[in-house]
Amino acid sequence: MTTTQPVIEIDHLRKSYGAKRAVVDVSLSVEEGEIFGILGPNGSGKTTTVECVSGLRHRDGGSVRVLGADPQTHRDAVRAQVGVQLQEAELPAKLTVREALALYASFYPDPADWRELVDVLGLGTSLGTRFGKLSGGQQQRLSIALALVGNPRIAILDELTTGLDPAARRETWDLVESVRDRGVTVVLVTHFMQEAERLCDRLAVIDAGEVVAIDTPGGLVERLDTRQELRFRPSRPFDDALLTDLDPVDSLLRRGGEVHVSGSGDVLGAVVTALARAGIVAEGLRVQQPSLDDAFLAMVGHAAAATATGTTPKEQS
Ligand SMILES: Nc1ncnc2c1ncn2[C@@H]1O[C@H](COP(=O)(O)OP(=O)(O)OP(=O)(O)O)[C@@H](O)[C@H]1O
Repeated sequence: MTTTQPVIEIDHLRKSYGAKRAVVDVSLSVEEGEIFGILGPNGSGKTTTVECVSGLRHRDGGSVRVLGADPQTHRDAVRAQVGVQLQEAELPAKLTVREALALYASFYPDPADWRELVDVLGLGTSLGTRFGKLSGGQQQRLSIALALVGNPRIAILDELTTGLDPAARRETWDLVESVRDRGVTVVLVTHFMQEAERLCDRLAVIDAGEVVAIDTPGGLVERLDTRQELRFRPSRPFDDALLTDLDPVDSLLRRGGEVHVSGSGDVLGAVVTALARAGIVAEGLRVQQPSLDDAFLAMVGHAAAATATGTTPKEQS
């Protein structure tokens, strides 16, 4: 990514539904050409945030600028530049893929050639198929095509892969990358850690309506305490003190023939050096590094993150 021009700027956004404070304080900016992720547990305010960006909802406070315009007061201008694929977007079951594309293209002053989109998105053989007969994966492809048919500069994709099997999810990730490669800035709302890690240049982590961190996936992981765990089988017995006396080492456990050492800082360097000096080889040495999952758990807490890891796919409500 070479450009650093913000195309979306959100400053202290607030939005409540009656007494429910859905977005409490969200500030972020999205740069041109990036895939920007909004990651958070269910109900954390992600969809409300992107709805305020796309002009589908009125905010209560704060400011939003999309390509310099306020989506609330310049809704048509913003909607001509922003393609939105929203969660649970349902089309009439009898509408064919071709009809849906032609209809959506007619809404825009300068639409993309939908025939080309169909090729890129692999919908060519489904043009005559009715929406109600498409598989989940094909429906997602169509919803991406519909988000792009207006030739937008920004595409907002909300929970794109929820409900897809792993193969279809991976295919959809490739599609999102191809969208970015066409020069479109992508805002990706997700609660799947793996998806965020694979696709996003930067991420905002949102919890209970507030931004808790904005960084690259790698940067979020680095914010964690740099705790490491090493596991190995020593080539000969040794006293725990050989390693527990080392500054970076906090604890040592023995499990079967394996030694587990954890600590922070340069645990690996300290342990390997001490073992080498004692003439011990660390066989099968493995280092456990923190993951984006761990970073997310640390930021939004256990209960929320259990859903966010995607181990239990969320039911759409
Ligand atoms: N139209 C609405 N009326 C009342 N409450 C709403 C409405 N839309 C959302 N909410 C509530 O606002 C909060 C934030 O919802 P929102 O959909 O923005 O979060 P989200 O992070 O996108 O969640 P999810 O991942 O479940 O879609 C939730 O508690 C939700 O129940």
